[in-house]
Amino acid sequence: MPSMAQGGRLRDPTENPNKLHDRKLDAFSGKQNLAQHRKSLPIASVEKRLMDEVRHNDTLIIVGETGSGKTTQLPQFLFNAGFCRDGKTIGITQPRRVAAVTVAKRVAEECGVELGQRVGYSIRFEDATSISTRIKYMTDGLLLREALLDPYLSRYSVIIVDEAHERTVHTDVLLGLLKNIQRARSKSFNDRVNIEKNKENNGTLSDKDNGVFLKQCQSRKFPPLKLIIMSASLDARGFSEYFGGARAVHVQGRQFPVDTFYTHHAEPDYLDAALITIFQIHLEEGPGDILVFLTGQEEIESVERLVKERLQQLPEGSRKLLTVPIFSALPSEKQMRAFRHAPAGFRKVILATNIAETSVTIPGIKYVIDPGLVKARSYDPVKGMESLIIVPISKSQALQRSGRAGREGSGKCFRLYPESEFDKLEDSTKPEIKRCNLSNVILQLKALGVDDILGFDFMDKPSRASIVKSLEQLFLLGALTDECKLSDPVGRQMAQLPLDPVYSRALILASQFNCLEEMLITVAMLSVESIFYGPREKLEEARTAMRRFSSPEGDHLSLVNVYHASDELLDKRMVGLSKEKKDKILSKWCKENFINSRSLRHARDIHSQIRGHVEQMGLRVASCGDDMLQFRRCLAASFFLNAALRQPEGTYRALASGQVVQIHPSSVLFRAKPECIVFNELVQTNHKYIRNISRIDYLWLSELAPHYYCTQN
Ligand SMILES: Nc1ncnc2c1ncn2[C@@H]1O[C@H](COP(=O)(O)OP(=O)(O)OP(=O)(O)O)[C@@H](O)[C@H]1O
Repeated sequence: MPSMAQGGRLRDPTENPNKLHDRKLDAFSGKQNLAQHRKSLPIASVEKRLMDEVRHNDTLIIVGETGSGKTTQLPQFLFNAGFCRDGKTIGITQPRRVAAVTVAKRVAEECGVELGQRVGYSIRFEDATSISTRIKYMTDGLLLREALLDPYLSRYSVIIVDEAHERTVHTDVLLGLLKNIQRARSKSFNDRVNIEKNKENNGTLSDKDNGVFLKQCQSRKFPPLKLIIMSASLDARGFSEYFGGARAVHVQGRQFPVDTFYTHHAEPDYLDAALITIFQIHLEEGPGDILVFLTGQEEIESVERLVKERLQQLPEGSRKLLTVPIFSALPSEKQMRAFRHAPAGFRKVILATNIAETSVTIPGIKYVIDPGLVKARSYDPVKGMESLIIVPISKSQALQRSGRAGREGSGKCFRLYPESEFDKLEDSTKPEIKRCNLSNVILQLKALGVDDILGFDFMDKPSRASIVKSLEQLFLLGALTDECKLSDPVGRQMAQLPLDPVYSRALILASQFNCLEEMLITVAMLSVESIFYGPREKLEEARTAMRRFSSPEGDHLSLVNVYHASDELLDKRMVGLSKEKKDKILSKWCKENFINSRSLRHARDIHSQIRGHVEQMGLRVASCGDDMLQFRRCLAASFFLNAALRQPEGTYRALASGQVVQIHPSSVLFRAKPECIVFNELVQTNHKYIRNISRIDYLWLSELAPHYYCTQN
């Protein structure tokens, strides 16, 4: 991409005027190139037709190939067609934060405006918008939160639900909610029209005057809400039926071709196959960066290490390969590294989870490697247990992945499985709402005033069993009253916190147990992927390092110890040092202690954000000091639904679900095996492992959660 105009940059008085002239020319040709690029996109040729469709249909479904220009261009078309008159905004939702941020940046650049002015984005904990923002990209979860404050979403004239095929739980809830809002706004609009008509003209207008009158009303305060559902790979018929026969249009044509290759046979070790493919491309193919889809942080970090090791075995001249990881637990500024160009002469290999699967354009990507797997949520409503499992992707995900190549030129996609396997994949991904714990969603719906959850108009209804189980869980956590209404203040406070209800409840309880400091740290540390890291070749060293922080009481306290140790380091040794210097010292300390510095930094970031939330809510932030008994009692009171008892043969029985589980070897309690524990996570591999565990006293359960344990166990 050519370099862009540097809006608002001050001129250096010592600068050679010829250089300045050159820069202006660069900026000018950059703008021209962008304008040309926009015109060349397949969607550009149907702008007028699309705008007519939007004017004539309150709900429209748009299907167009990946890279055809839907996400970046449609909002600009709508803006130019006058949909932001009277200060209204066009909202575009994305399932992922990284897409909302990068697309907003791109569109601001295309419009020649500063990000945060006419074009902006808003994601959890980060807002780059202002009162002048008219095109706003955001996550679907964030729009749901906005509806809590503005139930009619009255500032929006159009809402585009992008990448609807992903069917995230937030997208699905949003679809149902938007349907209701659209109906309410149309009704309110019609009522207003009638009232005004009667007021001004005694209800008598000629057809022509009536048309003019309607137009006037439309541009007034409360126009009906236009809804656009968009994707490259969605089941248009299903969506159309859900929206009462809404019109669907197809945008033909893709920008550049992508050749797809399959393996001859199934690969027994997909990580090894990915590694071989990376080096084959690097050594045999022409210029262009590589994007590899992996299933999670641990996998990404292990492939990153292996790539670096293998590079050392290559002749010096072939070593110019740069690995860049991107996954959701990585802080935003680190994620953005993937979007920067590689240094001259280097090839970039991006190791990504499905965070880079839809919407994003990563500059330079010409090759995609797709092992065909994803880590997905799975939920057992009978046992009330959620777990993460690695499963094959759907055809629509495979299409999205290959669509990440071919955005700036032709591309190649290497699927690490035979074509016959592709044919067997499901067409589309099973909606997340059918495979996750619904307590978070139900809490939000209740806060939005939707009381009849079983009767809510979901596009795909979750099973009755899973709704009932989640309602029961919320009731047990104190968020719902006996009448199944949101409780006040607990339920309301829980709905305000952008966390899983169990964690929100833990924070509220901790303020009563005088250990909110410790619980804030725990929740932040549990919100990132593993803090400790143990490479296979240095496992013993890593275990010794971990012992420095481990507490005999369990993993929660060990995590608090790590956090406090990092606090001490930052407080004592770093007064007056620059941010870079501090970062270096922290990284060195993490390396020496086998702590994942990325995860720790991210946890520190989350900690300060949720601390802000609880302070705003007026919760008392106090520390229990050395009184760890208090903190452990609070853990028992918070996580009582995940309590387990040791069995004679050393396994555990989860009290709520009756499942037999084992302590994960990474837990500090792996050997100690206390009699009674609470845990936070169930990981399903060939065993059912539990992680993040603390020792508790069995008697605390009936004392601290009598509503559950005095009646059930
Ligand atoms: N950040 C960026 N840097 C460079 N080029 C970009 C960027 N964002 C978009 N583009 C260009 O604009 C084209 C259209 O992108 P856009 O995201 O609008 O397509 P789309 O139809 O929404 O694709 P998808 O269905 O994959 O989300 C891309 O193919 C690419 O050429």
